[in-house]
Amino acid sequence: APYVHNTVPELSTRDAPRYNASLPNITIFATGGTIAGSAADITQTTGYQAGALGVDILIKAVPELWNVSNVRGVQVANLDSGMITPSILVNLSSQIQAELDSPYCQGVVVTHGTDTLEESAFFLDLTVRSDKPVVVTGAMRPATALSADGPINLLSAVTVAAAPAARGRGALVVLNDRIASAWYVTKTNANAPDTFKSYEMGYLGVLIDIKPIFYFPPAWPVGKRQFNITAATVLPQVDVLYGYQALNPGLASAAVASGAKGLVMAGMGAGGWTEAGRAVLKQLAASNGTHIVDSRRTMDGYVEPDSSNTYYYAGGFLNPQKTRILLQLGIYANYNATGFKSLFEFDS
Ligand SMILES: NC(=O)C[C@H](N)C(=O)O
Repeated sequence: APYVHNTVPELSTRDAPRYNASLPNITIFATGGTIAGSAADITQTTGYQAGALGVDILIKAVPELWNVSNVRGVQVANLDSGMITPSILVNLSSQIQAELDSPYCQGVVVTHGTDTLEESAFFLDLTVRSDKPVVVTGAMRPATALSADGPINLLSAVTVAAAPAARGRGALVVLNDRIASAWYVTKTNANAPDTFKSYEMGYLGVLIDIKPIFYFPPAWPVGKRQFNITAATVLPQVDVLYGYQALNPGLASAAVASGAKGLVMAGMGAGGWTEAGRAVLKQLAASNGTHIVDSRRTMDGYVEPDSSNTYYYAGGFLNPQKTRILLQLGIYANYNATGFKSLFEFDS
């Protein structure tokens, strides 16, 4: 019989007439974004409404999904990805965990807005404990556009989630015929369909005729930890501050005064900050116990911890938005100084 998970609220169920017992069961968790976006005109690729269409419509638009899997859709949210909150992420992660713990589900796909897709994918990479694939996808053109990329990205993502070769690789990001690790991938262009890149580390694989081909056997990024968030509802507030000439040192204190338990510095070059700014950070760390992690405003590169400063850590190869997620989880897990040091020292 078609598998129906009875603990997860669902809008559509694996379709009985199309159910094929020889194919894997894949569950699609929909959160919104441009992949579910709708515009008045087929030429419109900006200014449309993200998160307008439900998961049933996304599934109906791609009947080929049934050639590779038995799909089931779960609507988790229907938002522009800038509106995704820690509580939505925690809820998404626990629903995915429950689904993958079931022997009847072989993999999951998450549809998501691309603006913050890398943050949610990274969060799932750090919190979902399973060998089964978690594949995050989205689109750069709304569903109503000429040459919309959503349908092919959805079919690609479901095909990857159904592939035994995709197991044991952590969360994956699949768009534009490329398979990337959630750990390193980032959105590089505000408009172009080929926006997701992992420059230095490269992609894990490619899709040819919508068939996944991996370049390497499964591997975990150096330094990857996992967190148990089953008891969490919200996560600590962590803010990101941007570095620039003559930056305003007071923004750090303002963030802490409004509730930030941690700060990520999108620093100049390999984590540079101004002297006046550093003095404020040192003070916040000493008097408030604020957790401070250096990252970078450049697109790529490594930020090394400064061994003369014991009050802060560095984000290594992680960009500021991913460093923020990791710091939130470290603070949530009550890491002590030694714990944070090992969390942010990626080379050991
Ligand atoms: N391409 C997209 O999905 C952008 C949209 N603003 C979002 O992130 O939800």
